[in-house]
Formats: sequence, C-alpha cells, structure tokens
Amino acid sequence: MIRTPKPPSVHSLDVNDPLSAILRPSPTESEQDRQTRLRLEAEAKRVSDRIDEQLNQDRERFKKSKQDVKLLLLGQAESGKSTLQKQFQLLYNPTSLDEERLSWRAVIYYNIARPVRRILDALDAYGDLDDDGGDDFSLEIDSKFGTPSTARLSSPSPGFNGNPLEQTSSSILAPSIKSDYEAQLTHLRDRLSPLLNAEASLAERLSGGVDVSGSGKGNVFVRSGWQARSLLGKSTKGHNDTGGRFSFTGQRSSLENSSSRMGNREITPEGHDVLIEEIASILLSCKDDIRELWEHAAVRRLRDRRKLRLEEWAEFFLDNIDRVASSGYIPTMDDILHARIQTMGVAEHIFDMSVHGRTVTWHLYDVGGARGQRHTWIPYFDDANAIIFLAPVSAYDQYLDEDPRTNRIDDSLQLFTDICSNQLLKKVHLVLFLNKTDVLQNKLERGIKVKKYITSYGDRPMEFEAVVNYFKAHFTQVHKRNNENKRVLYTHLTSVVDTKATKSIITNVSDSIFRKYLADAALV
Ligand SMILES: Nc1nc2c(ncn2[C@@H]2O[C@H](COP(=O)(O)OP(=O)(O)OP(=O)(O)O)[C@@H](O)[C@H]2O)c(=O)[nH]1
Ligand SMILES: [Mg+2]
Repeated sequence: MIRTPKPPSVHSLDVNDPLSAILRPSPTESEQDRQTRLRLEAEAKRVSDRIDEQLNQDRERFKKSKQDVKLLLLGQAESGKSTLQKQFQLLYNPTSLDEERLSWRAVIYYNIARPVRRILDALDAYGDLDDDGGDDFSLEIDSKFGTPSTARLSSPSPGFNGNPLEQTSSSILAPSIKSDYEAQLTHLRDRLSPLLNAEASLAERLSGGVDVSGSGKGNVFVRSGWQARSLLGKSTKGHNDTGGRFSFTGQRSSLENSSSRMGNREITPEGHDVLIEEIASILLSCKDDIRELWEHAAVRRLRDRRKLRLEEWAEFFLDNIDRVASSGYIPTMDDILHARIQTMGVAEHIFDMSVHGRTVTWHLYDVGGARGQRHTWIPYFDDANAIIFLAPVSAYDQYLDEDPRTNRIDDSLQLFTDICSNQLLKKVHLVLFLNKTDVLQNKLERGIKVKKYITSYGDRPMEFEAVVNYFKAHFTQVHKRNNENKRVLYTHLTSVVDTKATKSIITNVSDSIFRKYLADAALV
C-alpha cells in the first residue's frame, strides 16, 4: 500500500480520471488552504455518510414494510371510510383516539354551526311553508339502473345542488302570521349570529387555511393529522404506549408548519384553546335558541316536506344540543364517530395486530372519496393486500356534492366497477361494506320511496331486507362481471357508527385478510 505523506483525502484520486485531476490539490497549496480543504472534505464525508445511513434505513424499512399488511379503505365521499378507520383505531390503538378527544370539539362545533346556518337559510327561502303540500322535487329516473356498469340516473330538477336556497320559494302566508314568523326568525337570527360568525373561524382552523375548490356544499376538507392543531401540545405522531402508530402521508411538512403557527397563536400558556373556548361559550349562551330553532314547527314542516335535508351527523348533534353545548363538554366516543370532516388526500394509520399468535404491522390507508380526491389513491394500488369498499346504501335519494346530477348509488356502483376491473388490484382481497344500514332503515320508516329515485326498483316492497338485497345484487353483479381471477367477494351489512357490531365485523374481516396474506406469503 502506498502511504502519502499528507493525511489521506476523502476522495480517492485516480491520475487517469479527469474528475480526480480537478479535485487534486494544487501543488502550491499552502498549509492553511490544506487545513481548510481537509476540514471541508471531512464535513462532506460526514454528510455523505449520514445520507448513506438514511438510505440504508429507508431500504430496510421499505423491505420490512413489504412484509406488512396494507389495507385500503375506498368509497365515495361520506361513505364512512374515516369512521371505519376510527373503529380500527378504537380496537387496535384506543389511547390515541382518547388523546384526541378535545380536538374533536372543533369538528363537532362546526357540525352544529353549519346546519344552523342551513336551517336559517331554508327558512328564509321558503318561509313558513304551508302551501304547496308537495314534498321534494321529482326526479326523472333512468331505467339503465338495471345495467350497473353503465348505470346512471338522470338529472334532478335544474338548479338543485342539495342547497335548498337554490330551489325556488313558493311560500304564501297570511300577512299577520307572516309578520309574527318574520319577527321570530329575525330574533333567532340575531341571537344566533355569533355562532354563524364562528363558522368561518372553525373552517379556517380545521382546514389550516387550505381551500379546496369543488368541495360541494362548502364542506371543509382536512389533511391527515389535523388534530395537531388543537391538541394542546400533545403529539399525534410517533410511538405511544400501546405500540400503535399514526403517520402522515405526503403532507407532513405543511401540516407541522401550520400546526405550530396556529398553536402558538391560539393556545394560551395555561393550555386553553382560545378559539374553541370562545365558541364553547357562544354555544352555551345560545343553546336554548338552537333547540328552539331545531324544534320549531316551521323547521319540522320543512324537514317533513324534504325542503330541508340535513345529513345524519347534523341531526345527531342537533338532537344532542343540550349535552354538546353544556359547559365543560368533552366529546364521547359516540360523538367522535358521528363527527363529520372530509378527508383530503390519503391518511396512513399504522398499528400492530396479533392474529394467530403472530404480530404483524398493518398500514391502513383512509382516502378522500370526493371525485377531486380520487387520483390520490392510485400510488397505493401497487402494494395493497386488501380493500374494504364502502357503499352507503342509504344514499338512494342523494346526489353527489361534486356533481349534483349523479345519484350516489350510481356513483358507488361505477366506482366499484372501476375498482373490480383495475388490473393493479386484480389479486387484492376484496371486502364490500354495504354501509349506513341504520340510516337506510330510518329513511324507509319515514316513507322515502326507493322507486321515486330508482325506477327499476318498481313495486318491490319498501322493506329493509328487500331494498338491501336489491342493492347487494347490483354490487354482486358488478363483481361477477369483472372477475376473471375468480376471487371471492366478502360482503357485510354495516353501520360503522355501531361500535359493538363493527368490532365483530372488523375482527372477522381482519382474520380473513390475514389468512389470505399468509397464503400469498407462502406462495412467494
Ligand atoms: N348513522 C350513520 N352514520 C354514519 C355511518 N357511517 C358513517 N356515518 C357518518 O357519515 C359521515 C361521513 O362519514 P366519513 O367516515 O367521514 O365518510 P368518508 O367516507 O371518510 O368521507 P370522505 O372523507 O369525504 O371521503 C360521518 O358523520 C359519519 O359519522 C353509518 O353507518 N351510520
Ligand atoms: Mg374521510
């Protein structure tokens, strides 16, 4: 070996290599220059070694994660994916959801402020409806529903986008009743104005200032880890006592930036969340007005006539307004399961699960289901072991926020067709949740006819079993038509807000996903 009189450089210099020639120190290099060069080279080597080490770690993690189970939750917006994710979290990493309890107040308060505004707007638009006797608009139905792969229901009445304000008012009132009614309404509006004003601040808090165009009724989208904005100093990522992990996908840096920015401004040194405490006191002071509005005969009439259609979560929180608006309110698990906030992008949740004496790491991907979010799913298809596809069977009388001409069941069927026929997903274990069965039951009890929205349903009975079987047959047919690999479709009727029932379904589904995973691993 040739020893150089000077300390070796980090670069090995080959006399024939033109790059080495450039890097070679000048023969006239002074001692001071030499020291500087050596210091810089040592620093460069340190950085380079750190990068190598990081790359090695990433490679190891990637190799190991190849052995993990990857489960995608897919389905249209509002189908229940994030709610199902919360049920997984409750089952396999319960303390993490417990730690988030307080941060859910922002969502729940938003889930109250927004419907209160919609009720007032509907009252403005329709007045004290007592005239037309008719219920909601009628729809033309496309008989193509019988062929799900091309199924499409035709447009509802022009101008409708789920917002009653966009429909024309046809209120006719006796003048004296009208003035009483208007006085009442004006009074309520005044009393509720602080809450209405708070809506925008809540939206800003939840979205971190990100405005997503095409979000339909003006709903707020959140990125994974939004809870960090309200967690009063607790971290939502990293390991915790139970070994469960929660990680962010793709958007970590912007989330962390906004989290600390907002945290500094809005959390007092005593740990009080200024904005949320302020809104809690507004709610407390107008709790009776909200109840009065919610129970008002005019509002009941608008709901009965279906001029005002509130989503299940809005009804849930307005029904529970006394409890939720009380002082010192802390959300219950049931409240958290009912809270609604739209997912943006893909959120990855990681936890360990022990099945048949083996502990395996699971990656659960909860995706945003709105049309504008669906392109973000594709990078996750390559690696997926299993999919749970959620289709809300209660949605037969609803239309997409993103496209008010598309019936939600149609959209679900079309999306399911895309998933079943996707080449990247051909070998993936496939589970179908026909979800929101409790909401379906409720709609049928209220006499909301399936036939009115889906003519092909015809005169079949307005009974739960018949309706569910009808929808199930359509999904099964889609699967059969796109099933060269003869894969099994596991179907469950679910209401994912029901913790007890969902727990047993999750256990059952996890078990079958794991068996398939082991079988595949044995073949590799
Ligand atoms: N009653 C009832 N409500 C449900 C059920 N499943 C979901 N929900 C509610 O429906 C709303 C929407 O559910 P999410 O889980 O947020 O829907 P998502 O599929 O994640 O929606 P995106 O994030 O927009 O794609 C929430 O308020 C849930 O509480 C169910 O089976 N029954
Ligand atoms: Mg979601």
